[in-house]
Amino acid sequence: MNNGYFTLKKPLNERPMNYRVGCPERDAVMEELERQAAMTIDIPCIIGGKEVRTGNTKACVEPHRHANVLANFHLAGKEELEMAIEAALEAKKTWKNMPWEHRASIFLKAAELLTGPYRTKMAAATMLCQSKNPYEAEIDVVCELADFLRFNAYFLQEIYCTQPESSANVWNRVEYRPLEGFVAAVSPFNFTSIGGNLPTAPAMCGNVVLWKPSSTAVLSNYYFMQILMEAGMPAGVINFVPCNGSDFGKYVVSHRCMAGFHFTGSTEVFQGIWKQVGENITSYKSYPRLVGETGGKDFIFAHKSADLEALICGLVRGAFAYQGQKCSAASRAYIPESLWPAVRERLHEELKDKKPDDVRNPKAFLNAVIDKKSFDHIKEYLDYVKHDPDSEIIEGGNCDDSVGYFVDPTVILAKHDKTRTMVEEIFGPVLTIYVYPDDKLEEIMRSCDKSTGYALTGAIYANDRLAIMEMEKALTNAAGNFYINDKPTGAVVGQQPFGGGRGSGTNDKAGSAVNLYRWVSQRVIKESFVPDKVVLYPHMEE
Ligand SMILES: NC(=O)c1ccc[n+]([C@@H]2O[C@H](COP(=O)([O-])OP(=O)(O)OC[C@H]3O[C@@H](n4cnc5c(N)ncnc54)[C@H](O)[C@@H]3O)[C@@H](O)[C@H]2O)c1
Ligand SMILES: N[C@@H](CCC=O)C(=O)O
Repeated sequence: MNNGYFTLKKPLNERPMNYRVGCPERDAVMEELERQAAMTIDIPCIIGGKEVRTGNTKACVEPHRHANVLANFHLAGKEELEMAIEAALEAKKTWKNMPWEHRASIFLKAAELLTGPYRTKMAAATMLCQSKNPYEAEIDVVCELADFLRFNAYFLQEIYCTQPESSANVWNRVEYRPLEGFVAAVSPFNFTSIGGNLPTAPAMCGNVVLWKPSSTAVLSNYYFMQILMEAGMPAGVINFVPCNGSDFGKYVVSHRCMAGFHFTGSTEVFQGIWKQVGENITSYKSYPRLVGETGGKDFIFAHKSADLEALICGLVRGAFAYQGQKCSAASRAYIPESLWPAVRERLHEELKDKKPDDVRNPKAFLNAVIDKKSFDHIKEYLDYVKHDPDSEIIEGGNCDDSVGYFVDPTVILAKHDKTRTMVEEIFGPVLTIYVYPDDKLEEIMRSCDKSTGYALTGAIYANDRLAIMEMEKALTNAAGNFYINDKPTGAVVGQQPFGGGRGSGTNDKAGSAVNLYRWVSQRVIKESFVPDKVVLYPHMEE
């Protein structure tokens, strides 16, 4: 029984701690790193609120020290995935009827647990498991994840309040029902916040979820699942099922009750899922809502009027923060000839001492790439470029996986604007630069727009206002998140809703009402207070 109308205030973004020398959070996280690194925990699946162990395990290691096993996690198979679907559908019966303020309270409490008592634990787990420096971990698992939880609760309230007009004698209402069935959430390795957001956004709307975390982010994702349970999330609302992608495809995606698929990861995997859903389309109860944020080939485009230092900062942080493993990372840049000598020199100064290292070294700007598969993939590009007559490595180019999966920050100079590394997503610390004649701005912008199938993020650097105007227009469809005199990474929930178009995704803007609308199905209810009783139209009456 709901005896009141409850409102939430618009939240503020969680402020990151800075981990400067001497700050208590710095010492605390370093201590917590050692504590977690010394353990090897056992991670079960969590199905219907119960721990389920299959005995079919995989290891979770530190990417920068891959000999150290942080956890062994149990993989769900056919039986467990079917159990999870049943548990979810059972939980749905009470969850969908829980008043929204109670549902929201669970996620708001989780945000407080995350930013309060579990802040250090979550930051350390993300640092170790996904190889992030303290600042990158803080803005990910603490700030962005708490922002997702708090802002989504606020946006959901706004959605529920959005009601149609009613004329005299009529009351029109819109009910925002959860989808019929369950939602499948499949998350990537690179952001614990995305791992947390993919299942919680639909769950907050009254849906039940099967959450498949990435196998290289299971540790931090599992700790977040524990926070959700401590916050009071009822059993079966979110089921934590690490498993092989192919099993998830076979037993979950093709299930008749899959009502939605919330994905972040590569374009290739999302397109495979979309195909599978298409082939299966006649067997679903409803058309599954497909929401996917995927790959990118994000650009920085400098105009001759650009501020040199701002541009250098954008290039270095945009391309190399978190080893270039942000879907938003700058991986191609267009620099005018007139600026190139100065850019070349400053880039060298910035990069000459930036070597990737263990997360225990707080001075390391970069850490390791996520795993052997990713290391080999990046190395294959570096080997290719070394023999490509149209490319020249001007910074970095080396890598070493003997202790950790380390790749030096690498800058490639391309002789033309469509070399392989100018157009393909690499997902590592590799930036390719094409130097264009100043008077070919329009032509090169057309190429920037058309040369890849992606449209996720992009940044322009210019001080000339007319140039800014023209560049913004010419690149209208080249990015879903477009930055002027700022790096193309680092979107903040509530400030820059995130997502791209073309091959980069469905652009349903994570951390916004647009995304939440995908997880509700509207029922419009019209009630006539004094109903019509006359069949004939007025003009037909005598
Ligand atoms: N646009 C965005 O918001 C965004 C954010 C983060 C990452 N990304 C993209 O993600 C990619 C890197 O992340 P990743 O390596 O984790 O991506 P990935 O596509 O390899 O994996 C993503 C998830 O899909 C699962 N998966 C793999 N094959 C599957 C299958 N056949 N069926 C079902 N699930 C399957 C993985 O296990 C993982 O959980 C990059 O392309 C990056 O651009 C995009
Ligand atoms: N939202 C993040 C990117 C997420 C993808 O990896 C950013 O804006 O940098």
